[in-house]
Amino acid sequence: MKVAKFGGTSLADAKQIKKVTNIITSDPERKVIIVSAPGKRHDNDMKVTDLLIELGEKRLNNEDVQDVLQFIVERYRDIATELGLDEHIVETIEKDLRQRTDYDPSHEGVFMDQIKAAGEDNNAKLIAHYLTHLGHRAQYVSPKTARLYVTDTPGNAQVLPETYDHLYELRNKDGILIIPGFFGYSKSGRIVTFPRGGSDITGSIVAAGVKADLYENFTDVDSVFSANPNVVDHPTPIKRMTFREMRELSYAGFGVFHDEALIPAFRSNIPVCVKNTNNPDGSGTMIESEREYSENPVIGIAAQKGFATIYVRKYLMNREIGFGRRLLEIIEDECISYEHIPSGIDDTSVILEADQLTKEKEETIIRRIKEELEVDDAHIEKGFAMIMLVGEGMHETIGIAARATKALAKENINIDMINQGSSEVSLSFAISEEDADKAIRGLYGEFFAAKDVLQ
Ligand SMILES: Nc1ncnc2c1ncn2[C@@H]1O[C@H](COP(=O)(O)OP(=O)(O)O)[C@@H](O)[C@H]1O
Ligand SMILES: N[C@@H](CC(=O)OP(=O)(O)O)C(=O)O
Repeated sequence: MKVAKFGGTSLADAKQIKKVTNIITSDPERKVIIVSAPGKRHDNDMKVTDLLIELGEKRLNNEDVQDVLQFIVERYRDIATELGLDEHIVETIEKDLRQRTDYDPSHEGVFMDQIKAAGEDNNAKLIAHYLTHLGHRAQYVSPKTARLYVTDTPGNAQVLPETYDHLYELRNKDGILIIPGFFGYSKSGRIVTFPRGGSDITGSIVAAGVKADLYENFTDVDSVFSANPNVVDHPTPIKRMTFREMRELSYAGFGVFHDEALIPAFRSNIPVCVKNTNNPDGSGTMIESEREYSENPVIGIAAQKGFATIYVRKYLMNREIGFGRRLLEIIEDECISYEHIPSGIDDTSVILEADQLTKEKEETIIRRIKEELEVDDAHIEKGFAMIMLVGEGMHETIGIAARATKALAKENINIDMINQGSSEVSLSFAISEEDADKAIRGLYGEFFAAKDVLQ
């Protein structure tokens, strides 16, 4: 049995949905299907999830919601009409959206999760309806019925362990099962969404739960490439990669697959295949536990912008017992997570995602570090990008760091920090945000210029 997830680009309009249903019905093994909300039809378009966020925010600000609500209904109406479905399904969707808009807005996060989940939920109902309309045995399955239980943490759901046993029972259900991605239910019966892009996570959880033979992730590119195709022209396609490599690369900026989506499949040892809805016969990229890596120590280069560092300097910091703990406690008190902590003898930098910082949080953190830790200097710098080189073979290959720094120097790029993960499957650099694309192209030229397909 296969679990197949179709992303927003694969479901953006009726034409795409027809391709998707052809893919589903062309293989009887594709029994459990996870769908996203309709995504962008072209570069200047908006994803339904973004429209829903606009709707929710308007309601929270007591602004008129009718226009945006109607706009969303029209997106579904266009799809339904072109698929030859009757008005009834559109009325059902409109009623659902109105009910969600009327939901108690007193808890912002809980309210927004109700709204955001509408994109996937209604799309799943529509697609199940279309498959039935075509004469196939198919049914919509709510994450509530499937008992896909998650933590009660709005916008940041984590799956609860008992969910996997519940999902196994899906195997007994009849026909093709269409499950909305991106959200689960808390034990108290509330909708809770995963982070953005989280339908990939649903797919992986469901694949692990039903013990699928394969988790297929359908998107709009032929494969995962060794660098972002929007930055490098025709980057090398990756045929095979490991879970660890994909997790590191997704975390570091490969938008094609959510970094949190690897773990459920990895733990259950279910291979993942990234494929193109527009070219389903292509081989795509296989993600598995192991790969042969002797020829290609580096498999990919990713970049992520939007980092800040909290820089702290104190003479004899290295001798002060508990300094690191107290520093991190101050950051924890502001509910901020960090990514890396490169350190010297008398100084340390805490690297974190800048969008977690508000002006008040910044002031509190710096004031407390100065007062409580009696440091010589503490300040925050923003505008960093993290560049990551990833590859299973890197730990066995001498000279990767030297080649990377030389390539960056050739592009005249200043390196603010170097970090080699202890797993040695990755090597990362902090550089200025405006140099990120140049750095990717420089590193790509160094490590991939002569290669065709990576496996
Ligand atoms: N290294 C990469 N390999 C492939 N695609 C990438 C990479 N980095 C970024 N992307 C982008 O990811 C996009 C697919 O992800 P996404 O838009 O989330 O798709 P979906 O709507 O199917 O969930 C591609 O169109 C591509 O522009
Ligand atoms: N629709 C949600 C969840 C998701 O995974 O979407 P997509 O498959 O289009 O990345 C989002 O936009 O975040």
